[in-house]
Amino acid sequence: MKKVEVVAAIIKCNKEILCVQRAENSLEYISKKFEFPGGKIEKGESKKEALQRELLEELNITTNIKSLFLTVIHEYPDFELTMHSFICEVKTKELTLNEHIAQEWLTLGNLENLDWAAADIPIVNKLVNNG
Ligand SMILES: Nc1nc2c([nH]c(=O)n2[C@H]2C[C@H](O)[C@@H](COP(=O)(O)OP(=O)(O)OP(=O)(O)O)O2)c(=O)[nH]1
Repeated sequence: MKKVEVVAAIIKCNKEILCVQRAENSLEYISKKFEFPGGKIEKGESKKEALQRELLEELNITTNIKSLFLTVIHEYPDFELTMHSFICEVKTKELTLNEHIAQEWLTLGNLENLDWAAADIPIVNKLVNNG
């Protein structure tokens, strides 16, 4: 099966976490799902370099990348996803949505209310359970 490796940012501003909604897609299982911003690692990039590049492209922001939070391996019907999630911090909520169709800043208690991409559920669960 095809393998895809991505990095994703759990961006905190005070006690809130940024959740962004993907655009419509022909793969229904990721279409319009909520996710953590990020994307594929390009050749020659470190994970953190890839994450900073993706956050600039998608949101026009630079974050303070703190630490690796969780690596998830998830089998979608068409590919196997490996996703490395990092805790990041920003001082303001200012951003531009260049690719996503909506944003939510949620506290831990409200994270589970969104319709997340399946691969994100272990990350959401760990956040909710361990902060
Ligand atoms: N960035 C990101 N991708 C996720 C998450 N959850 C999840 O299932 N994915 C999947 C959706 C996509 O199939 C893949 C990442 O693709 P992408 O479209 O964000 O990456 P990209 O910008 O580098 O892609 P491309 O269209 O430029 O090829 O991982 C998540 O929380 N963040």
